[in-house]
Amino acid sequence: MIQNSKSSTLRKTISGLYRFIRPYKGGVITALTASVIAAICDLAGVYLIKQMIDNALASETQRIAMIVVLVVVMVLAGLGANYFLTYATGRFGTKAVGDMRNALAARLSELPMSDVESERSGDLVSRVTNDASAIESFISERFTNLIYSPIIVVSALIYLGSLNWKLTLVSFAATPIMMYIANLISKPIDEQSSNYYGALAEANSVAQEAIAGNTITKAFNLQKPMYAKVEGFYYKAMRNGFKIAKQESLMRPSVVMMYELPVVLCTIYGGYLAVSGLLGAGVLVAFLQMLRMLVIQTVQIPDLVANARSVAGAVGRITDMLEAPIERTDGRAFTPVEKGLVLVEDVTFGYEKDKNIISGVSFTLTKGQTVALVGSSGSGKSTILNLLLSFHEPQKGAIRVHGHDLKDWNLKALRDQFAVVSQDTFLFPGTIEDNIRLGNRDADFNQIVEASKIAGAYSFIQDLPEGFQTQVGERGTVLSGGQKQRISIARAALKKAPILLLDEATSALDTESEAQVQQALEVFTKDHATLVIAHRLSTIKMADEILMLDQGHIAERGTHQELMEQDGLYRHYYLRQSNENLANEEDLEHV
Ligand SMILES: Nc1ncnc2c1ncn2[C@@H]1O[C@H](COP(=O)(O)OP(=O)(O)OP(=O)(O)O)[C@@H](O)[C@H]1O
Repeated sequence: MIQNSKSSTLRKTISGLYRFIRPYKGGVITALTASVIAAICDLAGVYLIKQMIDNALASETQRIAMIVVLVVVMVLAGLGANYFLTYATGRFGTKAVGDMRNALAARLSELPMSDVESERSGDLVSRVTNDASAIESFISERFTNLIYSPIIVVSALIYLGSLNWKLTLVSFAATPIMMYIANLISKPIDEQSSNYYGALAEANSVAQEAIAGNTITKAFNLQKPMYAKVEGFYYKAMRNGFKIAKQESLMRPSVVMMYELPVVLCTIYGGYLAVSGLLGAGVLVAFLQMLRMLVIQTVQIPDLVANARSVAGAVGRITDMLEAPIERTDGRAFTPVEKGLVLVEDVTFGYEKDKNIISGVSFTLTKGQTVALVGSSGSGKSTILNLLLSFHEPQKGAIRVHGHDLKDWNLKALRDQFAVVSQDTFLFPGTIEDNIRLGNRDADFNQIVEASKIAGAYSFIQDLPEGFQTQVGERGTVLSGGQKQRISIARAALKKAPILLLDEATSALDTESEAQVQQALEVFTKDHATLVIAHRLSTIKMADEILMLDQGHIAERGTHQELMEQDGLYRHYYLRQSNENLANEEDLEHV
């Protein structure tokens, strides 16, 4: 189970960040050193201005020349330090967050299926994208503040106090007013921005669904209501956006006032002291300059704290995912056997406690034999396949592959024993050749061609202008459902695993292509132990054993012939399908 921290402790945040920053110590040290140099240069600049004014008033021309040189040196050193600081934080931030994203993606592929199924995919993706981006911007934009700001604040306070403690106290008089105004203004903005992002996220997800369901939207003429729904959410987001803009326009003069108030107070009181001869011009100018530097750093603190809080949340969510338990990696790879490749012994399973989806199921898969699972939708056919692949563990009974309990198998070695063609014919971005090669990454091109012939895919691939090099996947050539299915079958054929799992493998094919693929599969399944799920019963008539499932238990079992001789569920099911097909054919004849 993946935790979902709303907040994170300081320790967890620091250790979560440290883990990824540690390899880039050089970059961190460069950034920290550059921060210190930049702070020293800025502080020295103010001190030198005071020296310059004092010496100018005393007509010390030679010393002034030396100070000018020092000012130039400080400006150049400050520029250099800022260059290294920006470069180093940008570089190690990008690298550390890149590593973080890779680690998250790797972890995602290692999580148990039950965890992935129970999470919202949007939430998992958001940890890899939004949370990681928030950390990346914090490192590149805020890392400086961690060392630069404290140096400036502490040094400025000491320097201001040493210049004139009374004037320093006057500047502090503005602090409570500043804090009060900051709090007053930022509160509604915090609330409105969380409303704004919430509404925007809702609007985006509705828009995403509308794009994904474009065909249905058009076919049902739902454009208007769909568009109205999307528009409604965007209007809601926009209204919150307006409120933020209004609040920000109020905030701007207040922020300027926050910056200026201490300076204005000190200018008035400092001017009075200077006119009274109690304060030198150099001291007054240096004081006001240093005060401005101090204020710039302190007004950033609330923002920095808010930013650090949200980054701590992001680090927490990422750490939760990185620390979520992964699928077990123990167990052994056993030697394949010829007979009884798979034994399912009295297996009972439910996704939730006390709600069995599969009850007391037993069967055997042997090389060269095909077992078919038949049953109405939701009767548990795919669940049995998932149990064989050890995506879930049975609560009762046992499953043995090559004579060994799945619990004793290493999961990777176990899954190497299976070639799967699932209901969802998913093609990855890349060429057709790449997609077939996923079955066996060491295969040469001839083997890929061979596999495509077994799957009945060779001729349509040859007809494509770029043949096996055709790009497929989301942005590639659009293939038909049947073509995609044949590529999935070719991928499974290339794997040459001893056990074949076909989950509605020919469901997307028309009758003619289905017959072709069926013929190919018959040759292909001869060397395999095959478990097939089919809705179209015509495709499994030749199976060695048919298991008729009813609400998770085997209601009937036998060959097609045997089951047809009983007046049971299968016969009923078969005749209903045949009658439907017949009715469809008659309808076609009347057209
Ligand atoms: N990950 C899951 N978590 C909880 N329940 C699930 C999960 N997967 C499937 N189920 C439930 O288990 C039952 C059996 O589902 P399964 O997919 O095995 O049926 P099926 O016979 O393959 O159906 P179909 O022919 O429609 O594909 C259904 O009630 C389904 O809602």
